[in-house]
Amino acid sequence: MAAVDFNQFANYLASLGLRSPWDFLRTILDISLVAYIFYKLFSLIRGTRAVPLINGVITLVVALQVAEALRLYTIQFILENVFIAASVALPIIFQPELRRALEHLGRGRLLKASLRSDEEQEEELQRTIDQVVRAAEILGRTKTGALIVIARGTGLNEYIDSGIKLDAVVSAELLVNIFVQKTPLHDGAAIIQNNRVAAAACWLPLAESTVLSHDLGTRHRSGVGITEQTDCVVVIVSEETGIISLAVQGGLTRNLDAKALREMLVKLMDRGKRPAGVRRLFDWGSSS
Ligand SMILES: Nc1ncnc2c1ncn2[C@@H]1O[C@H](COP(=O)(O)OP(=O)(O)OP(=O)(O)O)[C@@H](O)[C@H]1O
Repeated sequence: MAAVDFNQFANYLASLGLRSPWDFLRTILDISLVAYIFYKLFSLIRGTRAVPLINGVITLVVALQVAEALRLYTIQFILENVFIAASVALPIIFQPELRRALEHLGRGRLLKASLRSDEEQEEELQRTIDQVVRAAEILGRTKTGALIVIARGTGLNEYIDSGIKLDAVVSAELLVNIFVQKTPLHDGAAIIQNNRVAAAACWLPLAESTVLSHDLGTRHRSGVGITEQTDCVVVIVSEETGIISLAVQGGLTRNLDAKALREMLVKLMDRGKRPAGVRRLFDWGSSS
């Protein structure tokens, strides 16, 4: 019976063009590698300006297929030419993203990320949260306006590029120092990515939400704005009142004390994590 089943299975594989177990393994390996490469590419572009452009390209391809099926020759002619122009323009528009992707490959970040243990990453995350909470407490007490963005799954390289690069260890002292009035880095946001202060004085998109209170100015609106476009969390300290707020997914929680802020950050940063083994394998995409 088992032999019959095996023969049936072998016949089925042969009908798929797989003549030996090695063919079968090779196909699995092939598909896994393609899936992995696509995952990495999507991780790299998630949350960047590439996403709306790719949506545009997909719309163009669908429109072209529809025009072809309905034999709308003029529309087809126009779309085909737009397509040719786009395929020349896209590598130019995406030059920074392409360069970054190749740099990642060249520096072997993939291997480096895989070698770091989950425990080390967990410790680093806890340390980052501790330092951010301590900084927010000091900044609130001294009524120093601050905007601290913490990346989760989505890479924030596009926003990091708008500021001054730091790539520094996260410490409350550094964060407090960044936002001291009239210093070169105080204007804009500090961005923490992969448990490093990646940059300061970064420019963020303003919130599109109309439900935000009218008495909130641009610091709070830009803090909420980036959470509408990516999955990051943002700690905002008001210069006017010293109030600490936390923005996530386009919403804003105000009047937080250190304990409440820590609890929210622990919960949110934990939710932003992928399962342990998967996280190690795939950390390459969101590294700076
Ligand atoms: N798009 C932006 N990206 C990053 N930072 C911004 C942006 N717009 C404004 N800021 C920061 O916010 C500061 C202005 O804050 P503003 O007083 O308008 O906001 P607010 O929400 O009322 O905050 P506060 O309660 O601290 O006064 C700017 O000096 C700058 O540091």
